[in-house]
Amino acid sequence: MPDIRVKFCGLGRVEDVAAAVAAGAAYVGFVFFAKSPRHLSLDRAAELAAAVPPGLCKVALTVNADDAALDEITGAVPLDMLQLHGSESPERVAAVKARYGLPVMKAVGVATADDLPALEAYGRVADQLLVDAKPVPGADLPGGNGVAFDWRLIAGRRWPVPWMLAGGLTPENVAEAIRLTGARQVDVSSGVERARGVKDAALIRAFAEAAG
Ligand SMILES: O=C(O)c1ccccc1N[C@@H]1O[C@H](COP(=O)(O)O)[C@@H](O)[C@H]1O
Repeated sequence: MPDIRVKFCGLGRVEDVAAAVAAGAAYVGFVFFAKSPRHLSLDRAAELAAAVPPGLCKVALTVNADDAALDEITGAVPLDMLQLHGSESPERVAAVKARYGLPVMKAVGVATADDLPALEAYGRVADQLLVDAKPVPGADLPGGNGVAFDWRLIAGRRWPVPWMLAGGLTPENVAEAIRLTGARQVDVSSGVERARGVKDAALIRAFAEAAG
């Protein structure tokens, strides 16, 4: 198991889960966002969750999901963490935590130094932070775009809760991203895909090796 904890997000097939597990993943992410090419039905997500061995953290990624949607997801799929990847307010983060009794990771998009105060605010209510690249205006997805931000913006920054680096990470750049930011956890989706939404076992393995 590498020192760096890796989350492989947007897994869609049982063989993707197996590849992530074999690579030493700490987290596996399932996407529940209809616009995403990685979106899962509840049945498929339950099937994938059943293939995850105990000890790995199964994360549900949602975007501005309401209680009805979260009730359905949490009722159908055994989960260990909720990742809120939309414009959920700090109050909404606190409400989701209280309602579902699961740890919540809040994604915050970063493009400039002006985006950093939001990390302080969410760090007071979320269990973890996901420091991701801010999508370009008009992007279809608020994440999962394979776009990186200027990692120097967060060099040496620390927050009161554990955090993960995300956005445009690949087997080629993840070691440099870790070196520059001091991240101890990293999250990847596009960078381990052979085509949009299709994971590649060799890339998953290469990413884990480069991160570790
Ligand atoms: O992966 C998606 O389809 C997705 C959809 C909506 C919000 C977030 C999404 N993915 C998350 O985005 C980041 C970065 O992804 P990438 O490595 O740049 O492709 C990662 O946290 C994914 O969990």
